[in-house]
Amino acid sequence: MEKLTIKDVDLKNKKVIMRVDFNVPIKDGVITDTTRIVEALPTINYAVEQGAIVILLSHLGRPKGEPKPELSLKPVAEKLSELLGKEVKFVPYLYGPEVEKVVNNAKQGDVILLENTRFDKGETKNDPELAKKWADLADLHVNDAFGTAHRAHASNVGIAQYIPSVAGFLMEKEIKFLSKAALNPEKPYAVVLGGAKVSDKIGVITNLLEKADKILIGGAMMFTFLKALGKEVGSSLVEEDKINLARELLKNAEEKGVELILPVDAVCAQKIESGVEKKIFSLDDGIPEGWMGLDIGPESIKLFKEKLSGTKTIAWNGPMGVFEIDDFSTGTKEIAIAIAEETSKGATSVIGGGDSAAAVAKFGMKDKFSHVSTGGGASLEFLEGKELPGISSILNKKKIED
Ligand SMILES: Nc1ncnc2c1ncn2[C@@H]1O[C@H](COP(=O)(O)OP(=O)(O)O)[C@@H](O)[C@H]1O
Ligand SMILES: O=C(OP(=O)(O)O)[C@H](O)COP(=O)(O)O
Ligand SMILES: [Mg+2]
Repeated sequence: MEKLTIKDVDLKNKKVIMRVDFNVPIKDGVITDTTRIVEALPTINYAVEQGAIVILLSHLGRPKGEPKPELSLKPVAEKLSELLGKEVKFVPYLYGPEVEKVVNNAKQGDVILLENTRFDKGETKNDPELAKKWADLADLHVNDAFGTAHRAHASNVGIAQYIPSVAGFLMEKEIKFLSKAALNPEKPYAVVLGGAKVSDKIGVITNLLEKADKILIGGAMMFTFLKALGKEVGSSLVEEDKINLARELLKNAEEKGVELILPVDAVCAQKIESGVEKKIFSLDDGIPEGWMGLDIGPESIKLFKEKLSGTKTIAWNGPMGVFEIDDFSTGTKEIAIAIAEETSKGATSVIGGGDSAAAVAKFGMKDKFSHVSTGGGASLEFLEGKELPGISSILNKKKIED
């Protein structure tokens, strides 16, 4: 890899500010999937063993620059402490005297976690003053937050203006695998998209139309496309300002001979709750008012399985439905099974995303794919061929020789 990594630097007695992506799913204060924490352990452990003082930074959810108690990283500090088998000092601030006191009193091998970086408005604006406050705490920046690499924020990108930034082991592993997958995807190449971050992710399709042979769309993403085709979608999640883009993408796909495959039926309910009445509606006929699509239906599962059969590369981001509730998890599970089957027949598969990774972990299928990436938006943009700001900001190997 052309990037400098934590292995290339001396850590003994150094203060290291490490950006990780601990944006884990939390329900009622309980972490429901620890994948992103577990994946960061090798880098944290290595820094500890080398005698560094480790100051961890992460965002959690989208608090929009305001402190929100339900998005505090405190439960993450507790879980991390348990997984590391050592104390993690949680400081409920981002900078200031409390933080300085803890950092100045820390000893070699101590691990500190600061509060949610997005509690400060400067984080997502990549505010240089905020970045400098963090940089001033440390000698070195370690970037292990691959899941955040598509964002140019103060804690991953801004900070690298002031102190050297090197990659952690997770960042290195993700770049190595995805570079291989992105450079030369064996064909037929299918991309499966779903999830809830529609306006964030619909844009990747433009570039993927140049690379993929098939794009299958489920999750909340499907309803913006169905709306673009003039279908009734009831109260399903639709991004109104992306309907025109969806229409354009459908047209472009046809012109380029790329198959853009939409579900034909959906499992619907009137509330996003376990145990409520469910109905399956044909999407050609439409979803009635008051009902929302929360999973792809049985005919869609059959269709998607047919389309995935015989493909040689599969990239998947975004659950097919609200998999967190068992009533709406069948679509996601069946697509996971289909991709696992193609993988066992020799296809290369990449499953990406905090929630998609949580889904395959929930199904006990983590080891059935070529690679499970901790980044959803990040892995998609990488595979799309974009340069990610959170990777560009890491020093290149040759820089240190200059
Ligand atoms: N039809 C749907 N309506 C509402 N939410 C959905 C639907 N399908 C999937 N989701 C939600 O999408 C979320 C994950 O989206 P996203 O963050 O984009 O995926 P990832 O983390 O894998 O990149 C899940 O919490 C899931 O419940
Ligand atoms: O969870 C994340 O991305 P993902 O849902 O695409 O996997 C990352 O932590 C980025 O979060 P953001 O999309 O709020 O910037
Ligand atoms: Mg997510």
